[in-house]
Amino acid sequence: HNEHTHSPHRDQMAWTSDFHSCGGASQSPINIQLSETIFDPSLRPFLLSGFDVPEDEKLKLKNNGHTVVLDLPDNLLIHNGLPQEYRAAQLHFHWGSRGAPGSEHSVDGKRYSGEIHVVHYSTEYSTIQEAMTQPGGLAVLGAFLEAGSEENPTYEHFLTYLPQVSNEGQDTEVPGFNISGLLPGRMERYYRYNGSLTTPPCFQSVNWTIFNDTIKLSERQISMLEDTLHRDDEEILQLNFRNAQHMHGRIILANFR
Ligand SMILES: NS(=O)(=O)c1c(F)c(F)c(SCCc2ccc(C(=O)O)cc2)c(F)c1NC1CCCCCCC1
Ligand SMILES: [Zn+2]
Repeated sequence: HNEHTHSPHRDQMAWTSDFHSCGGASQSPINIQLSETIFDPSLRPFLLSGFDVPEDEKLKLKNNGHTVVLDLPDNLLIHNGLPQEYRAAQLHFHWGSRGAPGSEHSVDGKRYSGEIHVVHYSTEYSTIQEAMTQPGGLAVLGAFLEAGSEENPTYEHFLTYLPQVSNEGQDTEVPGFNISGLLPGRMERYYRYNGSLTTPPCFQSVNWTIFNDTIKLSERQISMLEDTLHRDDEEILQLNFRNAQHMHGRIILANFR
């Protein structure tokens, strides 16, 4: 084995395994205890730009063995709801199994069926690798998925491609669509707290936003997410959420009463 061989995967593993913050005091996810939230009217609604991706632009959808990730173009920006401008990098999901909910965050102990995370990094950095090691370097928009009576047409845009990425390491291309349609209809009301990535290296660099309004999918669409993806060992990929972490004195803001 030529010792000069550069193995990005090896470096990636070294980078994530040698140093992590998973035992820190600002970890995510958390249980949002409503009685403990503090009203902060200065938290303004978000301004999204570039989220309506034209369908001739192809987005990579990948099963990485932990979740399903949709890579995003580099022109999706958010500001206003955040102290600075952030650029979207990717979105992914956390879900449960048939009959067991799988959101990462919970509200007064209630876990929802699933949760979407749209991961952004501050535009003061040129890469997410650089931003994720800095306080406030990342901003993740989180929203809960729950079963409703209607099909969600925007979710259909990528759920129909899940069978093409049913095994770990598989990826496929999805025609662009309006990414903001994957978030709740109303985005004015949200919770805000400082936390971390919910997977190693668990860097404590995430400005978290959890929307009050939920996203409604049909039972069939929730089941698509729960029953389609597998890991390398042929095990079904389900219940991919981290447990709620201690607050260690952190406060949760809410921009509504
Ligand atoms: N909730 S979260 O945002 O912390 C999160 C998770 F909980 C996640 F579980 C994940 S996936 C696990 C990390 C991973 C593994 C393999 C590969 C690959 O082979 O391409 C990529 C990533 C995952 F990707 C993310 N988000 C990533 C965190 C990993 C490093 C920074 C990249 C963007 C955000
Ligand atoms: Zn996540």
